[in-house]
Amino acid sequence: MTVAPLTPDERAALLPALAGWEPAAGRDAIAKRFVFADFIAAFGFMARVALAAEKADHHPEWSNIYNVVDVVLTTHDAGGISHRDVAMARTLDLLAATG
Ligand SMILES: C[C@H](O)[C@H](O)[C@H]1CNC2=NC(N)=NC(=O)C2=N1
Repeated sequence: MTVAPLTPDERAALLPALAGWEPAAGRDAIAKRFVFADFIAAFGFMARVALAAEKADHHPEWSNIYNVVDVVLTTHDAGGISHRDVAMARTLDLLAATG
């Protein structure tokens, strides 16, 4: 499904409001490092995100080392950051906070 990338105005309004999310190096994407108490907390977060991602049909790129989960969000179908990434970033922040 084709999704529109964010306009410059939308970027300026939406992206700075995403706490801890930064531009990913070398590509049009946003990235955040989530740090948990231990592996099982990190993996629990990933399990909750997996369910939300499947429901939204929007999937993170991520890696996990013990208690750290590095996430990159972009929309391949848009060729860059879209509203779907902003929505998913908010969902991830919520799921990381609620445990
Ligand atoms: C075919 C499938 O629906 C698409 O590839 C969806 C699935 N998940 C996706 N996830 C992400 N992050 N970007 C996409 O463009 C995307 N597109």
